[in-house]
Amino acid sequence: MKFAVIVFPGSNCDIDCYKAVEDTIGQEVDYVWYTATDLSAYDAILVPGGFSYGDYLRCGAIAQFAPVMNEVVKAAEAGKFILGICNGFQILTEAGLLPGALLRNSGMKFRCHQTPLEVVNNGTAFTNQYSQGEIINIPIAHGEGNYYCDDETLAQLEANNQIVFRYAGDDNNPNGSLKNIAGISNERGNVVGMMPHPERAVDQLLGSEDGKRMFTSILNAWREQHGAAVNG
Ligand SMILES: NC(=O)CC[C@H](N)C(=O)O
Repeated sequence: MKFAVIVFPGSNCDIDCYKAVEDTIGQEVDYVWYTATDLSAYDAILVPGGFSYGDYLRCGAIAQFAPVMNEVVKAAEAGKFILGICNGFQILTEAGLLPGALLRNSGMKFRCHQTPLEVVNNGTAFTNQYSQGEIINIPIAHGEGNYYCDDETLAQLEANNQIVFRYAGDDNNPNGSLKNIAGISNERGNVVGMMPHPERAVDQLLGSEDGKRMFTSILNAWREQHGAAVNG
């Protein structure tokens, strides 16, 4: 299986994503510059966090026009696995690949700490190695993570089981997100965006290894799709 990690001007979690793929599942992975015009060689695309174009206007607002985004849209339409983490989630919503928007954190502060998350849907290609309802610890680091969508969109997300993660625990909503939403999928389930950073939780030295199973989930889903043995 082959992964692309997209690099925008200002990405700063690209190396973490690359290392997470290498260390957790040992699959092929390339950095792909934002000017790229062909992603056909890749099975999964990681849109990493950090900043893009200085996050001017809004986080992700300029990055959605980068040449590579046409290819990310094509890959999504082809059913490939696409994971947007933090700034990557913001870019995927700006590009229309995921519904809703990420607003400034309700407290108007950049929040950077571990947070418990509930796995709300373990039926996706990104979460199949977790139990339904499992609570995992993953760090956040963002200033614009306050998920918002209108009532109609929220009803669709709930009806189609598109809410993948919520901030868990009493009074734990670090950014004011609607219904504590921390991650969602598209209707088809092959595109997921999340504000927390699983790539920063792949070793106990980092404080948690609960993010590892996102990467093993993707490999597992790909192997199932391709009829190969799982858990290898
Ligand atoms: N870690 C990140 O990707 C941060 C995203 C964005 N720069 C924000 O502050 O919200």
